Order: sequence, then structure tokens, then C-alpha cells
Amino acid sequence: MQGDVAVSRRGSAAVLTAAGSGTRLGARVPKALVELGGVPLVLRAARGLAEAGCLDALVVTVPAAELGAFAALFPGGHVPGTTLAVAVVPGGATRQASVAAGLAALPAEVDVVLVHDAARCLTPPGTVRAVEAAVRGGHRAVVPALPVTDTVKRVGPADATGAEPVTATVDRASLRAVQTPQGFDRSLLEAAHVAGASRAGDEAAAASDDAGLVEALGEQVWVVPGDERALKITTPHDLAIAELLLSDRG
Ligand SMILES: Nc1ccn([C@@H]2O[C@H](COP(=O)(O)OP(=O)(O)OP(=O)(O)O)[C@@H](O)[C@H]2O)c(=O)n1
Ligand SMILES: C[C@](O)(CO)[C@H](O)COP(=O)(O)O
Repeated sequence: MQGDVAVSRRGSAAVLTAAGSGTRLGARVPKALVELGGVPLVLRAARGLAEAGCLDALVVTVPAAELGAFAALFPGGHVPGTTLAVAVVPGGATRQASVAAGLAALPAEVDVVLVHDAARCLTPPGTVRAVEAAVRGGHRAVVPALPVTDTVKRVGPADATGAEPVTATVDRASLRAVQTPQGFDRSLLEAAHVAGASRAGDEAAAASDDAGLVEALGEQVWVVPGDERALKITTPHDLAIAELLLSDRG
């Protein structure tokens, strides 16, 4: 924990998930080490969090076999060029397990936690600040999200040709596509991970986001505006889109 921490504001930190392999991207290195504009995704995401200026500490969860390669991106245990302190820890078999590992490594003083994907490395600092401020403002679980613009159909099991029967058209007015960082009161997020711990080892059962674990506790989750730049880089197509966004920004 760095700097003075006021009594009324004990500290905000982020867990940056970067322990995935990136199967769908298909690179030779773990996805978070893939470069976008010459900068690894994990470093770009960490810089975005640091630039937000509202965080006191950062925990990055990484593939256990690559601990050294990831730690080398944060010389002196800081996000380069900033005073934001970084701890690099091994992640788990699922994103949920990786977040749990990151939570366990947070400094004791932290009372607000943001969970962010390295794969969403172009998220603007303003989105980070908005999520942190919403939690500080009293909403104990906050997710950034965008309205869904496609028409969305529910389908049943495919027939022999592989075609799927449509069973319903979902009212998209009430749908939101959820991004990261997701922000939480620390005690609520820890309780949600304890309650959902039995799901963490199995990709099919694991929660795909942290808000889902909080919802499973019966607690209210709130949505604030997301940003198109916070897209998740999952496939080579996404990486190409991100390169375009970067050149547009430049
Ligand atoms: N065991 C895991 C799996 C995922 N993640 C992180 O969670 C975020 C979202 O996951 P995704 O983009 O789906 O990454 P991968 O699991 O690496 O992708 P794939 O499913 O294509 O292998 C990423 O920042 C990823 O590094 C993680 O920390 N630990
Ligand atoms: C957390 C997340 O990025 C919010 O959209 C998403 O749920 C991660 O899902 P994935 O299955 O790990 O890609």
C-alpha cells in the first residue's frame, strides 16, 4: 500500500486476471503476453488501471509456469512509470479460481476491489474511475455494460443438420453486455467467492464473471455505462479490431 490512506477511504485495489492461455487467440505465448502495438496486453491493461489514479495496489494473476516472464514486466514491483505497486501471483484453472487467488494476495487495508481482465486492455481510465466511484458511493457490486444491439434469439437443441430451432426472441431492451472492471465492496466479493468455491475448479461450472457470484448470494448488482473500447480480445479478429482502435487513438 502506498501513500497516505485517509481514515474514511481505506484503500482501493484491482485484481487483474491474466492467467488464461488464450486458446481461441491461438498465439504461441499466453494471451496476456501477446503484444498490441508493441506492448503486452497485461502491461497495457495495468497501465490503464494505473492511469485511472484511484487505485492503491494491483495484484496480477498469471500462468504459474510464466511467473518470471510476467514479473519482469513490472520491474521493482511497480507498473512502469507509475507509483502503483504490483504483486504477481499464480492464477488457477479457471478465471474464477484466478480471481480467488488474487483476492488472497490483496493488502489487508483494501476495502474496495476492482476485478479486471487483461484481455480488456483498452478500457479507458474513465471507466475504471466510474466503477470505483460507484462502489465508494454505496453500490456494493458494480459492473460496466453496454446495451445489446443485435436481435437475440433463444434456441433449442440442433437437428441432424446442425440447424437450431428458435424458441423465442428475447426483449433486448433489458439486456446488457457486461465488461470489466467490475467493482465490489471487498467483504461482499470475498463472501461470494467463498460461497461459490466449489465451482472454481471446473470450467463448465465456474462463474464467468464475479458479479454472477454476488448475484448467487442474492445481493444486488448495479450497472454503469461501459465503453466500446473495453472490448475483450478473444479471437484474432478481436486483436485486429483492437489494433484499429489503437491506431485511431494514436
Ligand atoms: N484460468 C484463467 C482463465 C482466464 N483468466 C483471465 O480471464 C480473462 C478472461 O478470459 P478469456 O479472455 O476467456 O481468456 P482465456 O481463458 O485465456 O481464453 P481462451 O478461453 O480462448 O483460452 C483473461 O484476462 C484471462 O487471462 C485467468 O486469469 N485465469
Ligand atoms: C468477466 C467477463 O469479461 C465479463 O464479460 C467475461 O464474463 C469473461 O468471460 P470468459 O468466458 O472468461 O471469456
